[in-house]
Amino acid sequence: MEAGTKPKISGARLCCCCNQRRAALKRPKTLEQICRECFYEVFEEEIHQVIVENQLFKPGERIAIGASGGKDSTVLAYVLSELNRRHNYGLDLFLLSVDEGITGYRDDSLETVKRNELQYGLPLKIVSYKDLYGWTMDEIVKMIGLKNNCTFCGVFRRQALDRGAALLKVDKVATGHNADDIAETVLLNILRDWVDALQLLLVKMDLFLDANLLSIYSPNAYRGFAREFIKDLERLRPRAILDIIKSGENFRISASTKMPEQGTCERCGYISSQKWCKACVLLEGLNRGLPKLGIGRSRGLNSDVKKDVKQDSGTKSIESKQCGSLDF
Ligand SMILES: Nc1ncnc2c1ncn2[C@@H]1O[C@H](COP(=O)(O)OP(=O)(O)OP(=O)(O)O)[C@@H](O)[C@H]1O
Repeated sequence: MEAGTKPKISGARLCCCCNQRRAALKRPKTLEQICRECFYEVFEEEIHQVIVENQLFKPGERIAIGASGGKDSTVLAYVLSELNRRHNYGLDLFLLSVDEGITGYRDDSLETVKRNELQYGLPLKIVSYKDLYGWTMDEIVKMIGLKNNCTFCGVFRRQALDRGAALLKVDKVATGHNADDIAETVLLNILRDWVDALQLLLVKMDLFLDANLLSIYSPNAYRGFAREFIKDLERLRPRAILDIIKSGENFRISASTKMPEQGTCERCGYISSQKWCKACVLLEGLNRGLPKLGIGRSRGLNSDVKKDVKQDSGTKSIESKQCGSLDF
């Protein structure tokens, strides 16, 4: 046997931790072959270490777990409630679900969350787009079609989690974003800058820019591309995803870059770096039958609102309209 190679049981490699059971997987992070039982143990212990080293929680804090019923947030709910109990973190944990109103999709996954509520003994709060914004995703898609609907869904979900958190009076929201999600986001940010630079170059060259030509670079087309790309990279090199995340952590913002400042939306009072938050701009578009309002990058978004509202002078003033039927 070669030096450093693990023994095998009838052809299969042994777990590098217990040296007894068959290895069930190779960890991309360490390239170690590990059995199922040891993986659970190591995985939970590593999460505990990250929580402790980064002082993520303080005793007595109220934490909402963004629970979609999918694999990542279900694992998150299980691990957090388990570690909270095992290590006496002293946290008050809640499940927080957003019902986007997608028939045949979210209604099914919410059933999983309701079961988790009982299994893990965590109180569940469900907030819905219908209650918050007056629209379900099914209704939005009926109005705007399939293109761009992910923008509405993503922006509304992000804010719905904030609104649910305010209702539950929690200190923090924990989500199940995984390494793939973070690596995609790092790549997306790089790609967006390239496309901006490309647009600038084309404009300088006095070429006609066809909106359809660039529409393949819409945020969701980007994400799909980034997802496929990192999965291809991972096949060639299992550590690729972690390396992309590491390189993202090493980015430095130049001192001269003007960063957006976090403030509150003048209309709904939730987080925004502009006068109006993106959710209010999108909602205004929907309510006025101008669903393209606010689609695209946020630069100049609020001036678009004013321009479109002026053109639409026959309707009610913006301030007089409510942001959904719930008032927080
Ligand atoms: N409808 C929702 N209600 C509450 N939280 C959500 C919802 N959708 C997404 N989240 C939170 O955002 C995280 C990332 O969402 P994403 O859409 O990437 O889901 P995902 O990768 O399919 O994860 P999951 O497997 O948990 O569904 C989820 O793990 C969850 O914590």
